[in-house]
Amino acid sequence: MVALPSLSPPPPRPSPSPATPRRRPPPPPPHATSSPPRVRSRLATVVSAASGVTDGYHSTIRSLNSRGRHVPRKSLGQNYMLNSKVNEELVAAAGVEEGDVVLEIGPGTGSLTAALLDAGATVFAVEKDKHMATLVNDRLGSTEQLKIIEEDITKFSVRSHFLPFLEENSHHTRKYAKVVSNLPFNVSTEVVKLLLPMGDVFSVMVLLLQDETALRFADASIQTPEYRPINVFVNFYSEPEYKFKVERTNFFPQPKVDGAVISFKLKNSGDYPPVNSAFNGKRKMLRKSLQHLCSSSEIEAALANIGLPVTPLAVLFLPSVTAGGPTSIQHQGKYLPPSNSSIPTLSTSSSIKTLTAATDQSPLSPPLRFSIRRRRPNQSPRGGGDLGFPRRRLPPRCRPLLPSSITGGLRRVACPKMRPVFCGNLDYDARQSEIERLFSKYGRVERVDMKSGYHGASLLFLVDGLGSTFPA
Ligand SMILES: C[S@@+](CC[C@H](N)C(=O)[O-])C[C@H]1O[C@@H](n2cnc3c(N)ncnc32)[C@H](O)[C@@H]1O
Repeated sequence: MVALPSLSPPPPRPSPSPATPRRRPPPPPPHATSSPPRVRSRLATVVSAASGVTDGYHSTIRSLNSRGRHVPRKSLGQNYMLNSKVNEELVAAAGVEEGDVVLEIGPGTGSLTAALLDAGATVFAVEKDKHMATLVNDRLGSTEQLKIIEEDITKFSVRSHFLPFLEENSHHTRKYAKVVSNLPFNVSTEVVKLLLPMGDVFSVMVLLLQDETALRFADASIQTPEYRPINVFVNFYSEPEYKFKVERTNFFPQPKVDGAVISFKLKNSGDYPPVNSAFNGKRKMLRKSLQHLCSSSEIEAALANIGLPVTPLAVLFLPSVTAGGPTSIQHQGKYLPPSNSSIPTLSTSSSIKTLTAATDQSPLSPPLRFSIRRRRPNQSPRGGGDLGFPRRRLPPRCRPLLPSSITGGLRRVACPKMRPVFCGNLDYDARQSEIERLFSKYGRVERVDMKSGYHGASLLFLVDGLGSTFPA
């Protein structure tokens, strides 16, 4: 916590006093850096035309002191922007212009709010801290151009509270709003998850985040361990772009890390990758499921082009039961098989395909359980079958139920032991019930555990069953 100096009248630099021993010295001239091109801007104390107030270290302190020595709260990520130039660059990055409607998260002292109002926007500001909501209200006033509400953005219902405001202020024309915010670092991911799927409300979202987070959202490569479920999510719903770095000296109190501005151009639902479409007809050939996008021959050609078959199940998105990563990966909108050719890329889909066919043809009793074991990365195949999984000795009570001519090289066995099935590379918003339904045709699904953050997969599901299907 930082004890704030009293600044009446404001000294050029706050001098230390015994009453405020932990006070930080005023920051050196802060800089915003941009790459590329690398832009360095000096701290500019800019007079806001809308408010007639200045933004900078002293005015920030003054504003805070006006609320009874309000102390910035770390838990609320209260690191205020001292550099009006950065605020202007945020506004410019979002292309805010006269008549735009902007959702601002955490207006704080109102420095960014003032820049948005200057650009001619109508601002809807959501502030969790009641002191800061009152402060920004006192400073800029609740006018027709500005609405401030005291609310936690993570609990805020955009559709019921912001949409009516947007409709009213865009005079009932079909206009998209923008999101611009110097966001508290600790809610960045939650805000991204909340707002990115709203391509029908917002056209662009420009956020000042922790530099590391901005890089992770925008620059993570599918080939690296940094590629996480959140990247699948971000790229599904938007086109992210890292704009520029903002050095920590631009904030008060100074955080331990640098910030960066990132913009997300939100996609409309029509532009989402066809993951849901592929799942709509899980048992149909992909050329059928995706036929509303383009002709069957084009789909077949596209799949052949990237080396994938036209399977009935979504091999592109569904199970990845491989030695060390997803069976298929997305790269620049294309789904590619993994580069490591020793991984049996199509093994899982072929198994499922075969099983699907067998289940369709034969009423099986007792119910069969479905399971595929993932080979550990350092485990040799031990002469495993064509699926690349290790051969295993069947427990004595297990018995083959179907000849391999029907199962196509897979033996179905009734086995009392529970076995896990690992599936990766799933649609980000795939639901537990969908997985259960999908696998229920192979028997009773005992449990589905949804995991996240699994290396190389978007989500990991664990399905327990009572029986197994083994490579022959
Ligand atoms: C990093 S400060 C930015 C303040 C101001 N926009 C600026 O640029 O100086 C973050 C602001 O968000 C507010 N805040 C923190 N958590 C919030 C939440 N969950 N919902 C809404 N506002 C929040 C804080 O109170 C603080 O005012």
